[in-house]
Amino acid sequence: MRPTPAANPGLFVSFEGIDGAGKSTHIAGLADAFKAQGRAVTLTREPGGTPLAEKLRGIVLNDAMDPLTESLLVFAARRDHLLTVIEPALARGDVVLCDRFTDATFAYQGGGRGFDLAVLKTLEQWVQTTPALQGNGLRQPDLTVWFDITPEVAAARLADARTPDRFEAQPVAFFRAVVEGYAAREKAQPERFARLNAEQPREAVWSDLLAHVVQRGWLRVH
Ligand SMILES: Nc1ncnc2c1ncn2[C@@H]1O[C@H](COP(=O)(O)OP(=O)(O)OP(=O)(O)O)[C@@H](O)[C@H]1O
Ligand SMILES: Cc1cn([C@H]2C[C@H](O)[C@@H](COP(=O)(O)O)O2)c(=O)[nH]c1=O
Repeated sequence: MRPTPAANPGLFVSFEGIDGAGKSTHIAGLADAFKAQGRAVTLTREPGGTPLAEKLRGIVLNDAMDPLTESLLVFAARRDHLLTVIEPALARGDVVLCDRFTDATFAYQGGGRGFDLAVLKTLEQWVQTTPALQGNGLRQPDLTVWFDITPEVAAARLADARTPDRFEAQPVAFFRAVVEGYAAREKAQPERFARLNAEQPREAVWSDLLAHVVQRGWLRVH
């Protein structure tokens, strides 16, 4: 028997930006806004989101490794996450809010680490081609919200906040290259990106974020 089609088409929104940009501050609020309008929400993150991917996250964030190993691990985590959490949620008609996705790999491994973008593109093709997308389509977010901020401002926000992991401990030059990596992804796929000025006060960032979602007809204004 065929599964009953979901009442709403699923929506896939990813949140990107360097460490300390303010993503986590707003994701839960957006989840509440969708739920208040009757949508089921799957809130998740990368690397992570499944028991296997969370184990890989612990390794990637803490153990020294070369950039190819790092890239393979984040894509392995992504494959498990995509097949067991994201695709089923989209098939149910959920709004999937994902704290980071593949743009982070292009920004951190490609930009920050200087790893080969052609290899990342091949891995992206392998990992994001899923049976749910008949044909050769790649699963990509419907919207990617990029919290754009300078490394200096982000670092000031994170100062003394927690023990830094392998990425948070990187110097400002690394994060400049990560920002360049995000900018290149936005330039290549502008229709998918909403770039926010994340240096504004929280309320202004929130209202810009809401405006992007409302403008697409995904949330109603009251
Ligand atoms: N607009 C803002 N202005 C000032 N401080 C902010 C703003 N948004 C968030 N912060 C603060 O900055 C810090 C980092 O925010 P948050 O944890 O949301 O960032 P993040 O992008 O999720 O970081 P990470 O990717 O490292 O987890 C927090 O202490 C948060 O309270
Ligand atoms: C998905 C992804 C993440 N990273 C890095 C970016 C961050 O420094 C950490 C995740 O920490 P957060 O507090 O949850 O933001 O992982 C990466 O290097 N490559 C990736 O693909």
